[in-house]
Amino acid sequence: MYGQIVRDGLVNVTGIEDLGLTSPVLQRTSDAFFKEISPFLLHFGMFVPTIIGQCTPEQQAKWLPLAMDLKIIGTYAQTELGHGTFIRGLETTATYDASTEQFILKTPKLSSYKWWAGGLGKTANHCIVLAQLYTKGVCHGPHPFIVQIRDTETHMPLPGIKVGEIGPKLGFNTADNGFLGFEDFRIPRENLMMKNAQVTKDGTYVKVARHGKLTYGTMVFVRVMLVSDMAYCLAKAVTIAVRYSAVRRQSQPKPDQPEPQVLDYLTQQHKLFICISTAHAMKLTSTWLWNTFTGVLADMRDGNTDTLPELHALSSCLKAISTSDTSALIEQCRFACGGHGYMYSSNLPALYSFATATRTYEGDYTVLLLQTARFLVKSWEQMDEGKPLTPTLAYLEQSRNGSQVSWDDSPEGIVRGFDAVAAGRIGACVKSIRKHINNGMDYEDAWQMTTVQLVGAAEAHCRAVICRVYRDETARLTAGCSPGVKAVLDQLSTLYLLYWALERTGDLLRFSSLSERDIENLQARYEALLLKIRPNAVGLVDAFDFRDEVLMSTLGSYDGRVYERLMEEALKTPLNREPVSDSFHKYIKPMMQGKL
Ligand SMILES: CCCCCCCCCCCCCC(=O)SCCNC(=O)CCNC(=O)[C@H](O)C(C)(C)COP(=O)(O)OP(=O)(O)OC[C@H]1O[C@@H](n2cnc3c(N)ncnc32)[C@H](O)[C@@H]1OP(=O)(O)O
Ligand SMILES: Cc1cc2nc3c(=O)[nH]c(=O)nc-3n(C[C@H](O)[C@H](O)[C@H](O)COP(=O)(O)OP(=O)(O)OC[C@H]3O[C@@H](n4cnc5c(N)ncnc54)[C@H](O)[C@@H]3O)c2cc1C
Repeated sequence: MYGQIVRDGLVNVTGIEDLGLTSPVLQRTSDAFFKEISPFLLHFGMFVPTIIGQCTPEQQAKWLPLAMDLKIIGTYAQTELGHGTFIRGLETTATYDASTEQFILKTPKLSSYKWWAGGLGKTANHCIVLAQLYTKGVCHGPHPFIVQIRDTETHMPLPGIKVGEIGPKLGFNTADNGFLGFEDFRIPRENLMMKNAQVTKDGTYVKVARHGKLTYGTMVFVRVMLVSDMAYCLAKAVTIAVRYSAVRRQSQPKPDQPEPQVLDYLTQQHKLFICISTAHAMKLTSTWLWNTFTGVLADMRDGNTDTLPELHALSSCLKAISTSDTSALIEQCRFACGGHGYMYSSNLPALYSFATATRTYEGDYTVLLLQTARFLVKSWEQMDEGKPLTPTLAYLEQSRNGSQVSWDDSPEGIVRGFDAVAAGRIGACVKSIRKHINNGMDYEDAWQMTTVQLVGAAEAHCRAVICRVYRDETARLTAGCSPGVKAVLDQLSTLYLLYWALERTGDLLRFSSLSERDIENLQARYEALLLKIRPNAVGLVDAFDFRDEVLMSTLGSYDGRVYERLMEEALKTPLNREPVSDSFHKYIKPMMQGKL
């Protein structure tokens, strides 16, 4: 299995390298090679971006050509057995020895071992290691080091290196995630990635970056990329589920009628059409986030880090919500396909196992939403002091006078309703924190006692951002479309708003003038819209334009020959090579004869 996946990975990488294809094509063609994950994912996904983001130009000149030409194969080893979220608590140390101008790497305890890095087990010969930097007896916190861990000729681990694979997981079982321990392992001073901080030959620590969190820059980049990845992953899953639902006929609602396509059931449309809308919503939001990200990078190149906090807050909540929504909706696609959705050959299990992992890696869901909440509460307090709000928080102003937003069920009105919910929930958090402090708690405890509400407020803020961006971008992009295309895409964006308004009626009743009658109207409009979308459902997923080789699904192939493909795959199963398994003769027959 590992050998096969490495072969496929190299064919994929070198083939595309030669063709000089860009990342969207890389993404689509990569999926034609693996159902799960390539052991080289971290090389291009984090090792190369970290060299670009954390190295000086001189260091880049040395390491980037080696990495891009695959002369070295890298990964990103930050998480340890004992710490993943709390980076400041990482235990691996890098202590500077001025007499030899080297750093000595140590993993002092078992819990200090690096754990999880993709490709680390058997594939990578280099890695980025996050370690607590000590020089002249002072700890300067976690810093990135580039470390060779295996001999590039023999691939043997270097002396002082303990490395291996961490074993089977829910998914990602071709990602070759590994563990790594250091026993007084020495690396040259120059292997500290010195864009944001340096150590001189005599061991003097020099802080370069104006912002203390630029070491975390690669994670922000990956979080931004993951939002787009999730749109792509969900689009594949709903293509499979909608195509299968168009082929599958089941039950007989009317005695004198043939079994209908399951796609004709309103409940099936309720399960699946939100998946089509969400794939579009996340794709448009990811493009908007990418443009925000590149804008902040440009500001930072000019020495201005003022927009970094908002980018961190946005990338955190959008990564959390996009991965959580995608995991839930891919599982919903699996449910919609009945038993055949549980077949590995449907590809829905692999898509689910990939998506659910993203909810955890690159920053756990809860932890990232609390990071966003920290920014929201700070913004509220700045608003109270009369300071200006950042663009994505302009809606907070409407909550200043405390008046309840009047409900209006137009698309723009629903977007304003979500703004009111976010403003109301942030305000409720601030009130809760202040109440606990007035009752004698210190700020940290008051914050902790409010964290359940804070996670909810961050989710509400993120939902409001997605709704607004999805609606605005749809309006902008369909301005030049034919009326037919515009109508269908407007239906999808309206469906997203109605779906989430119905999911959040409690909040809308609390923070707007929404009434029982309004809810009935929302429900009726939602159901009518499902029926309107039905005729275009297959066309909408065909428009995602996945080739069968990329979908790799017995249920989602373009020709709809589902039963033939399921049987073809079944007959390939090793157990079907012989009519009678040798276990019969070894175990079952003796058991039947009472000889066991
Ligand atoms: C081709 C490309 C493909 C791409 C796909 C590739 C897929 C690859 C597959 C991936 C496989 C998986 C690979 C992997 O999984 S790699 C490992 C991923 N690990 C994580 O994501 C760890 C998550 N933990 C953290 O990020 C930090 O520990 C957090 C943030 C939780 C706390 O941290 P810390 O305790 O140090 O900070 P603080 O909470 O005291 O806050 C202090 C201040 O700092 C600000 N702050 C915090 N963080 C940031 C930031 N990032 N930018 C800017 N600012 C930031 C913060 O707002 C606050 O500001 P203020 O409120 O004081 O003003
Ligand atoms: C498939 C996969 C691939 C990965 N690849 C890599 C890789 O290549 N490189 C790498 O370095 N890492 C990698 N990781 C590790 C990943 O980054 C961590 O698992 C992730 O950051 C979560 O940290 P943790 O596992 O320590 O969980 P923890 O942070 O221990 O989370 C456990 C629980 O504690 C809660 N919690 C933690 N802190 C707080 C808090 N402050 N407030 C409230 N609740 C809290 C969490 O919400 C969660 O419910 C990978 C993980 C997976 C699953």
